[in-house]
Amino acid sequence: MSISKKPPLAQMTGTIVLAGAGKMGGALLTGWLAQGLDGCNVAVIEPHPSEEIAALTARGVRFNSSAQDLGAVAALVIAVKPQMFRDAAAKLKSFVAPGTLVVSIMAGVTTAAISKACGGSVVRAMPNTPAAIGRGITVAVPGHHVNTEQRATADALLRATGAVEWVDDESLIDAVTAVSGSGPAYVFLLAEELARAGVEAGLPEDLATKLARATVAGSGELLHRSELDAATLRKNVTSPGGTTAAALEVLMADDGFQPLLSRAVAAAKRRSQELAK
Ligand SMILES: NC(=O)C1=CN([C@@H]2O[C@H](COP(=O)(O)OP(=O)(O)OC[C@H]3O[C@@H](n4cnc5c(N)ncnc54)[C@H](O)[C@@H]3O)[C@@H](O)[C@H]2O)C=CC1
Ligand SMILES: O=C(O)[C@@H]1CCC=N1
Repeated sequence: MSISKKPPLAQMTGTIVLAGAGKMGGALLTGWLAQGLDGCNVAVIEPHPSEEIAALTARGVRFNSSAQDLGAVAALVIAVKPQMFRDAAAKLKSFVAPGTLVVSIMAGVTTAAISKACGGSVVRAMPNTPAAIGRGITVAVPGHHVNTEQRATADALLRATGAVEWVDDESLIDAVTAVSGSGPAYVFLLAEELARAGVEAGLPEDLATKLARATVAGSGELLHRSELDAATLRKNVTSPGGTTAAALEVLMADDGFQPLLSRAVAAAKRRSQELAK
């Protein structure tokens, strides 16, 4: 058997239909093209494309085609807001034949609901915004009737924006959404609040903002590159009886960061479960 060196997306035949090319759909599309997917193999359904996305017509990407205009559909990728899905589904199901792969990144919309509204073999996935720089992490779960080949196609589409983990239990996706899907917002809030606290501590605003941004970004990069776990990296900053220990005593108090983050993650998980109703 000959082994092709081409990445899987560069070998893909059939059209990938992307519904919704906003922040996340746009990140996926950019990742696919960077991984060698031919723009002629992509059809975008998007009522309000950004200038950057609309400019991809130059790479062969088609916009707002009807199902009749397209040849065989290899996959439908749904990246509209969950609240938009009901309206969008009427059109989207025209792209789906029995056995067509459907990949959804919508928060809180179950494989069963997607399958009922659009048909097809559904993979549900939860990416996050670092996808925009190829550093996302996505957790995916196959719904019923997803075969090995479809799972491999979904994996290649999602992996274009970073790492992919697969789970078999769909109920885990609500907690995944609360941890990694929404997680970047918690980290950005940390950068905002660290800057604000720096100003309160007497720093000029522009310096505090620069320090907070560089600290969050540098620490994230250190965590990414290091073989040490987060707790060890934290301990490496903390000299006994020093300044960090004084701060951590506040952050790790019984009413500190830990119960607050537990409550935040629980609230996000609950909201994901509510969106499914
Ligand atoms: N933003 C995030 O951090 C993450 C978002 N998600 C999920 O990704 C999905 C998209 O979220 P964002 O990209 O943040 O939203 P967004 O608002 O940036 O993008 C949604 C896009 O869908 C388009 N749209 C609206 N109605 C449509 C229709 N009928 N057909 C086709 N396109 C239509 C809108 O014009 C918009 O460009 C949501 O379901 C969200 O739950 C998942 C993981 C992370
Ligand atoms: O806030 C949301 O609902 C979406 C899902 C995860 C991140 N953003």
